[in-house]
Amino acid sequence: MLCAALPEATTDWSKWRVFFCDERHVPFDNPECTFSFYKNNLMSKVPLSDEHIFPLNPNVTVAEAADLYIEKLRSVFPGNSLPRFDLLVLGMGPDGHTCSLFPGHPLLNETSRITAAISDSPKPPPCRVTLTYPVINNAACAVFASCGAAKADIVQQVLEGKSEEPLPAARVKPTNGEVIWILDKGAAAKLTSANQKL
Ligand SMILES: O=C(O)[C@H](O)[C@@H](O)[C@H](O)[C@H](O)COP(=O)(O)O
Repeated sequence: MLCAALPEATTDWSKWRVFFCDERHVPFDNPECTFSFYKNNLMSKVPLSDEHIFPLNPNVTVAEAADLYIEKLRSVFPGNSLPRFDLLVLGMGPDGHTCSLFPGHPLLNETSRITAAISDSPKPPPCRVTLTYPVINNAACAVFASCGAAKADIVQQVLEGKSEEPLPAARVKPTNGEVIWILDKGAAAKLTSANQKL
């Protein structure tokens, strides 16, 4: 979707800096590599230079890759304060995960790091690096896009559920920003009629 829409955008691409909210710790030639997907499908269509997109280093351990990703973030967001992204483009899995933050995983409570490694992701591949909630919830805007009836139950739980243990996607609540959900009819089908009109 992004690869089709972004080339049509009227924007000053020299101002863009693109990071990955999460990335799989796999070689660049692995089809699961998100960076390579965007390199092949977007960067050929827009004037986004290599210096403005920040891949994960797949040639070190996943823990080292998470540390090196902090350095990359700090090259754009210097100092010690939390990075503040203008925009996070997020997906949500059928279990309510977002980024590589999975239900019940200890990383949901990570507050001391701005990136974290995970090596036991319930969704393969197991090794990934993810932004953590302090950064996610410091963004100016987080946009979720979910499509299809298969997402209807989890969308309803995340947006209308009252659980004391909110699902990972429900914990995305920027303290000084907004969350926008883009849903098709299928994904929105189980929301109350009031929310369907939003
Ligand atoms: O963790 C991964 O490996 C997935 O990429 C995942 O995070 C994805 O974003 C969601 O499962 C939603 O994906 P869809 O919106 O395409 O269902």
